[in-house]
Amino acid sequence: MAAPPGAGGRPPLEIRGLVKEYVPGTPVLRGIDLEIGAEGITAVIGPSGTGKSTLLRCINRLVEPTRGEIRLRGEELTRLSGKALRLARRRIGMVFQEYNLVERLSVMENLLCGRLGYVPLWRAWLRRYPAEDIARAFALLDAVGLPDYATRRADALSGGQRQRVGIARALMQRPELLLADEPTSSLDPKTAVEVLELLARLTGEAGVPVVLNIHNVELARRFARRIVGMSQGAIVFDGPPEALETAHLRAIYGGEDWL
Ligand SMILES: Nc1ncnc2c1ncn2[C@@H]1O[C@H](COP(=O)(O)OP(=O)(O)OP(=O)(O)O)[C@@H](O)[C@H]1O
Repeated sequence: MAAPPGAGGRPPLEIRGLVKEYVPGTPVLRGIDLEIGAEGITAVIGPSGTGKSTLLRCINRLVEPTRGEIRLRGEELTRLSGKALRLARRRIGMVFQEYNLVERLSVMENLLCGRLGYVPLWRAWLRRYPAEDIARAFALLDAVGLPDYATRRADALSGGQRQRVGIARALMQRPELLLADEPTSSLDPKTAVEVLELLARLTGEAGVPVVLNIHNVELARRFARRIVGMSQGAIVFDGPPEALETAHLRAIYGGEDWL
């Protein structure tokens, strides 16, 4: 599916021939080609173990790709290391299934962690963040519906509240791209919808494209403008939700007795 280009004419994300082998000779990703355009949610669906998380983690180099190219607005990420990699990483926000908040810290401190990499380490240690970061954190807490939670400890929050903080933290760094790995799998169905509505609205307003790994096909249809279906480490469907038919679901998940 053609991806509209981002600012500067380059799509925010271009992946070419991405291969990942955790065990040499056994590829988990088998040559992924994918472009992510400037806006909207792209949902990646596929059975357990098909490589969805590996794909997301290769993008921000939490997992080392074995071969292939990954470009963020034209900058090749796979060859970066040290400071250049840290600089590139902070351009990519990440929202996790298990939230990954620092449990013993306050909500505000968790949000300000989203600015680590921007704020000099000594200021972070002394907890002396710039006033504009603090103002932005309050504005984001408001935006995610938690205006009175700044001083609460993360471990006192519900799952839905934690994920709201996770989204605010990811947006704190003003990312050019947001990766969300099963952000609603640990939530009840109603909270999952609310969290995805929030994710869609805030990233839409900020103009940040999202790659969303999600098991729930109905939620993928509802919130994504594009669906990428993976099977055994390869892309077997790529199109708008309206184009995803039963035959595609069979190709993605295999079998048919569950349909
Ligand atoms: N660190 C690792 N070392 C070795 N193998 C791994 C590692 N991480 C993942 N794998 C393997 O890679 C394959 C793809 O895993 P991955 O987590 O990317 O799939 P997934 O599609 O995200 O699955 P799920 O939907 O269950 O999260 C699996 O066979 C998994 O066992």
